[in-house]
Amino acid sequence: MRNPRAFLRPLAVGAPTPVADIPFRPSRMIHFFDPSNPKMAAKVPDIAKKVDIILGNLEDAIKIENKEAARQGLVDIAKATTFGDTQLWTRINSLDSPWALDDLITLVTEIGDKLDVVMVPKVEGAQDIHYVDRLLAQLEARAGITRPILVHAILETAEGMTNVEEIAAASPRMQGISLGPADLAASRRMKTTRVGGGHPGYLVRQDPTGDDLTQGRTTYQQDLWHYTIARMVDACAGNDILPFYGPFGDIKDVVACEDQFRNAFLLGCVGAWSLHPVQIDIAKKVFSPDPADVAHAKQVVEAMGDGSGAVMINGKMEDDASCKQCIVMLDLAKALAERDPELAAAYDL
Ligand SMILES: CC(C)(COP(=O)(O)OP(=O)(O)OC[C@H]1O[C@@H](n2cnc3c(N)ncnc32)[C@H](O)[C@@H]1OP(=O)(O)O)[C@@H](O)C(=O)NCCC(=O)NCCSC(=O)C[C@H](O)C(=O)O
Ligand SMILES: [Mg+2]
Repeated sequence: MRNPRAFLRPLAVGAPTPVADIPFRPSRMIHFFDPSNPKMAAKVPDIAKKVDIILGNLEDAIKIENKEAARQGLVDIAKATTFGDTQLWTRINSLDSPWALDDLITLVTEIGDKLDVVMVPKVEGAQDIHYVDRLLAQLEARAGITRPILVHAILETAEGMTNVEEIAAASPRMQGISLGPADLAASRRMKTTRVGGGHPGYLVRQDPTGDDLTQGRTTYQQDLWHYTIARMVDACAGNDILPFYGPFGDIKDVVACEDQFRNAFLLGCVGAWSLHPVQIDIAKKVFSPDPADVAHAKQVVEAMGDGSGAVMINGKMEDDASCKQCIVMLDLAKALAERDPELAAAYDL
């Protein structure tokens, strides 16, 4: 680990100074597209207006023969598109692949001034972040980039999970972490075949009421991802960076997608990945606080004055701790309202 005084120094002569705080920008959905797919690429200028983050994916889901076309496609799209307030991210290939080095060299050199965040897959520990950190600094210095590119890790191996706290703290560039449930399931040797979401076999069963063990026993499906998301949220919140749920692969099941996203939102995630246009509005709905919750939060904060003591509102006790939760809700609502006029009207802030 670097000493605390060195932590905020550039890692290469001429590289921009690292940021001390990760800015909170609306991040309800990270919309994935394949830059080598002409149909998807053609939709980027329109989709970029509707999403908080648009991500050119270079890793899994891109065929090997298209890896270089995807990298070049992202360069071309980034140069030709004005993204406004929408963040532009990329997911590079994994660090042990034949493409990762050229992904970073090409993207930082060609479009480093437009790239907000580099998502790094299959991060195993702080050493992976340190490698990317130094390389980015060298490339930024050479390209004359004045704003540091941030780094986002995907949590998708058992080893990465074990080291999640050190990953979150590894660099001032660390912007956040996403759960990669499909790779993580494989790495853990979970016996599932899905990309995120629940499983009907993971359940608890009501106790028997008589001698017949097969009758009258309701089963309750459990959340396979609860422990993982909660641990990731703690690692992120403990380091002032942002946690995200990852992909939900059953594109047609918009109902279960909304449930999975909402579980993540309630546990502290700021957003999720959208893999298909149909998932964009689901993420927007779920990761924008409900106007009724915002109205309640406003009422509590106003009633609590300096935030200390206890008051009764609608029959419920509110105190310093519930007031702090309400401030979290209000801060998010205010940040989203600045970007979204419909939400600004709904929240009446
Ligand atoms: C999932 C898909 C393969 C589905 O594609 P398709 O069969 O073409 O769907 P549709 O026919 O319904 O598409 C309708 C039109 O919309 C365009 N489209 C589809 N997806 C996108 C998109 N993401 N962005 C922009 N435009 C999109 C189609 O081209 C159609 O256009 P048109 O014909 O002109 O009407 C596909 O959606 C897809 O490939 N999505 C991205 C998948 C992806 O990125 N996967 C990687 C992330 S998940 C992962 O890596 C796992 C994770 O790491 C882990 O370990 O858990
Ligand atoms: Mg993966």
